[in-house]
Amino acid sequence: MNKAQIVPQKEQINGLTLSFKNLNYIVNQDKNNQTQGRIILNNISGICPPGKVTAILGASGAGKTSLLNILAQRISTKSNVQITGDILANGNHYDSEKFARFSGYVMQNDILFATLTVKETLEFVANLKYTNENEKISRVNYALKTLKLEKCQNTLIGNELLKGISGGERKRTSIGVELVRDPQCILLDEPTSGLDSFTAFVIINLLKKLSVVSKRTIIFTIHQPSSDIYLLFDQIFLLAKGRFVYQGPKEKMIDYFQSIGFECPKKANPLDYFISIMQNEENRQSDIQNLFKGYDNQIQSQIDEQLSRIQLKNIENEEFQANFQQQVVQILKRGILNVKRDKILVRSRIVMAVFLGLLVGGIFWGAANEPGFKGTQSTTGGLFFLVMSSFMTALNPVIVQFPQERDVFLREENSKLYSTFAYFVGKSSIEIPFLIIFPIIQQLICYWMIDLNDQTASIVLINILDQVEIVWD
Ligand SMILES: Nc1ncnc2c1ncn2[C@@H]1O[C@H](COP(=O)(O)OP(=O)(O)OP(=O)(O)O)[C@@H](O)[C@H]1O
Repeated sequence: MNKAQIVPQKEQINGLTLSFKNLNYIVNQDKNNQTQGRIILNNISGICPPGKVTAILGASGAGKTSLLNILAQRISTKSNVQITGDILANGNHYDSEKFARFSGYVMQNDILFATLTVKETLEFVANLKYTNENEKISRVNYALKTLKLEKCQNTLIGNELLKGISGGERKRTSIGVELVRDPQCILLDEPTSGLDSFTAFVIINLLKKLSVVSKRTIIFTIHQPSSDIYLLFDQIFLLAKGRFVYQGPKEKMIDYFQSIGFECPKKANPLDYFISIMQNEENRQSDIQNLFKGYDNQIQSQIDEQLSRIQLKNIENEEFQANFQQQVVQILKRGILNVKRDKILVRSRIVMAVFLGLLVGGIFWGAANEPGFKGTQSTTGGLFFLVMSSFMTALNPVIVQFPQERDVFLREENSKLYSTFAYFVGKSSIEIPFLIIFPIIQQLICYWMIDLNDQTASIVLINILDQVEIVWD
């Protein structure tokens, strides 16, 4: 392994131990709380040491994602959700705010900004997390190099409408975002889902290198890993029906299962075999009970003992947080790039403005020239619809654009890259030119079609002010 190539420029760290003790997760779907809640995680305890790759495995519905989300403080206690037990980092309790400062979370769906290139995506994070220009550049280059993203660094991320990078490159970019931030601990929900076996191996291999060389704590859920990938795991959590049936190094797993009467057939992938035993089927119930009994008798006490030995240590690597102004500037810059590149969006907004202008102008064609009360009434009607159509145009960012960006915003806000208010100010600022230009287009069209006189000038002003107020509200 080439150490020099993958050691980040940041100083080496002592590492972070994530642990949980007597963790219960109960959900009550009955709104009146009259029935007993469903136990999703049942009194489990575990340790994820630094410098190790911990894989959470189990049959579908075993509780893997729930465990990962609870460790990431992404599930909070509500009236129908009960979470009890201790969740600790280096022996300290932590909340979602603290978690965002020492950890990164890579979601199963790669939520990225479609109109940025891979490099710009990483630079956006670096600009918000580092002050020193050289450090920003070296962090981005380090992530590009480590994740082998150099070839596609100038390709757009893309989406359904915009051709962009491949699925594997998307996944690597999502991991790159966390690598730029360089947290002590990275949690990943199914990092290999939807990838071919080679790309899946490359990604897990990268995580393994990261854990060994930089002493990061790596935890992920995974489905049916190939035997090559299995060999990269240091530690395995096997879950069945919300309880552990194995926890420990992969080397000891086969012997342990053999000792409790489950011998893995030769040439079989051990994980495939053990997960098949844990399937929640009628004829497997007694096997599952035997697995629970074996775990309680042989492993639980070892884990309790290891937990009691965890020393209370400070959490290092508290991250830099960009100030409000820096946050707004970065969001604004990204928004401007989006407007430049998302041609469909801008063109559709221009077409919409022209269409509405023509529609109102056509309906009230020459109305201002009609004599008497009828003419005045029609002109007022035309002006009313003109204001309303400008109002509808101003709603565009709220109705069309925000839902598209919502997931990106939630991910970034969860990672504490910026505050909600900074996002709001940055995003609203991008809209200001549109709020001025589109009403002018509409009113210029209507000016001649309705045959308005120079009162229109004041209407333009009213419109603009109206819309600035809408966005501000
Ligand atoms: N908030 C919730 N309300 C109700 N049921 C829930 C909730 N969260 C999880 N569950 C249930 O708990 C079980 C475990 O869910 P979880 O997503 O953790 O499983 P998983 O092991 O990750 O499964 P998969 O491998 O299929 O993704 C599932 O049966 C799921 O339906």
